[in-house]
Amino acid sequence: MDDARYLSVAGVHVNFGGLVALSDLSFDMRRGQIKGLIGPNGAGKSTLFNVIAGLLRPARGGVTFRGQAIEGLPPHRRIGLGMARTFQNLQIFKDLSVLENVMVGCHSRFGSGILAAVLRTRSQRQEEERIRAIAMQRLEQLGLQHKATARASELSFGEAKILEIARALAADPTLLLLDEPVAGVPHAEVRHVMEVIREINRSGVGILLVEHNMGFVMNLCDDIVVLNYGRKIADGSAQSVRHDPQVLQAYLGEDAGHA
Ligand SMILES: Nc1ncnc2c1ncn2[C@@H]1O[C@H](COP(=O)(O)OP(=O)(O)OP(=O)(O)O)[C@@H](O)[C@H]1O
Repeated sequence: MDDARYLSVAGVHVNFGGLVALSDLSFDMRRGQIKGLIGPNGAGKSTLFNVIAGLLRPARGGVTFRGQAIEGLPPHRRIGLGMARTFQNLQIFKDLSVLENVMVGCHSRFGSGILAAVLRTRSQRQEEERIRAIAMQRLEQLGLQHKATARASELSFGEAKILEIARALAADPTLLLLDEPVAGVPHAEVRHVMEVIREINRSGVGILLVEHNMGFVMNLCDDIVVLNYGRKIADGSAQSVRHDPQVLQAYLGEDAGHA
C-alpha cells in the first residue's frame, strides 16, 4: 500500500439536478496526517465528506482507501476498513451515560448475533465487559473518564463534541473524519478540543476534518485542501494556503458578498 495515498480521491464529480457540487475533484492524503478541508459556504465540503464516508455516490470518479476502491461500499463496511466519522450536528444519546455512548461506537467492531442478545449468553456478557473496558480506555485517552457515569446531557458542549469523537474512536479507526469538530464550541474550549485531536493523531490515527474556524484549521492541520464552487483551488501547508491569491479571493469575495 502507498502511504502517500492512504486516502485518494480521484476525479470525483457530483451534481444535484443542474447544480454541480463537485467538479473533477482530486486530492491525496498521507497516512497519519491531519488534513483540513475548507472553503466558503456551499463550496462542496459536506458533499465531499459524504462521498468519502459513503453516504453519497459520485456520478464519476473514485475514492480509494488503503489501496482499495471504496466507492459503492456502504458506511459500515468503511468502518470495517478503519474509517470512522463524526457529524456536523451532535449525534449523542443524551439520556445514556457518557460511557454507554462510547460503548455504542464499539458495537460496530463486535457483534454476537441477535439470538445471543436475547439469551444474553456467557459469551455475550464477556463481550460486553470487553466493550466496556475499551470504551473506558477511550474516555481515559481523551480525558473524559471522570465523567464516565454522568449523563451525556450533563456535559458542556465542548465535552459533548469530544464524546462524539471518543465514540467514533471506539471503532478503532486508522482514519477519523471530523465534520466541524468545533462548530458551536465556546472559544474557551476550542484549544482543549484541538489538544484532544492532536493526542489522537499522535497515537497514529489520521484525521481529515471540515471546519469553518480558520485559526483552528491553520494551527492544527499539516495540510489543507481549499474548495470553491466544487473545485479544488489550493492544496498544501497552512503557510502556502494562507497566502494563495485564489484562496484570498474566494474568501474576500464571500465577505464582500455578505457586506
Ligand atoms: N442534497 C442536496 N440537494 C441539492 N443541492 C445540494 C444538496 N446538498 C448540497 N447541495 C448544494 O451543493 C453545493 C455544495 O454544498 P455543500 O453542503 O457540500 O457545501 P459546504 O461547503 O459543505 O457548505 P457549508 O459550509 O455551508 O456547509 C451547494 O450549492 C448546496 O446548496
